[in-house]
Amino acid sequence: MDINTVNSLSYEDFVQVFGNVVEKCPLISAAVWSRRPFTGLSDIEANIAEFIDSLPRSGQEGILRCHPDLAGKDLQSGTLTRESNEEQSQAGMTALDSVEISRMRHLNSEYKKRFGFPFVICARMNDKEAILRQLSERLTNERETELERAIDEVKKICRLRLYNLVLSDTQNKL
Ligand SMILES: NC(=O)N[C@H]1NC(=O)NC1=O
Repeated sequence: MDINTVNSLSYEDFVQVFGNVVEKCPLISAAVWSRRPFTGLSDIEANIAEFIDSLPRSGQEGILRCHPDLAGKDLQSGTLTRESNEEQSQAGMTALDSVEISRMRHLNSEYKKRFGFPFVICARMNDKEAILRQLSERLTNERETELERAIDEVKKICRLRLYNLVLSDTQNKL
């Protein structure tokens, strides 16, 4: 899909294609559509980042709360979004042994208790050891630092999803 095709999409089609680049937050792509014409993929990415940065803290926390836990209930019950399922599988979340699963569950729950939102990390840029290590390290952060860190991870996930979509749609032809 080239950028001219993207720029010619109706908002319905744009949201259909890009609605999950930020997990379960189609409102973001719906808002960013009005910033067309985009000069390229990195321009879409920059507009999404700018929109996220312009939100109040409560909105940024809301974005984080739309993310499923890593190796959590949704993975177990098969109710993850397609993107999240691929990312979690790629990071080895489907291949944890029982000790690793309990450690992940325990740390996820401690993290949520401390911050009031789930631990978010760009799974495709990490493996299971790195995820567990960062989860326990980030648990000790101050709330403000951690919110910023988690939002940075959302932007990394978004970037990879955008690139993935545009590359795979070259074959699918919109
Ligand atoms: N909680 C969390 O980090 N979830 C995710 N990370 C990622 O790359 N995909 C996800 O679903």
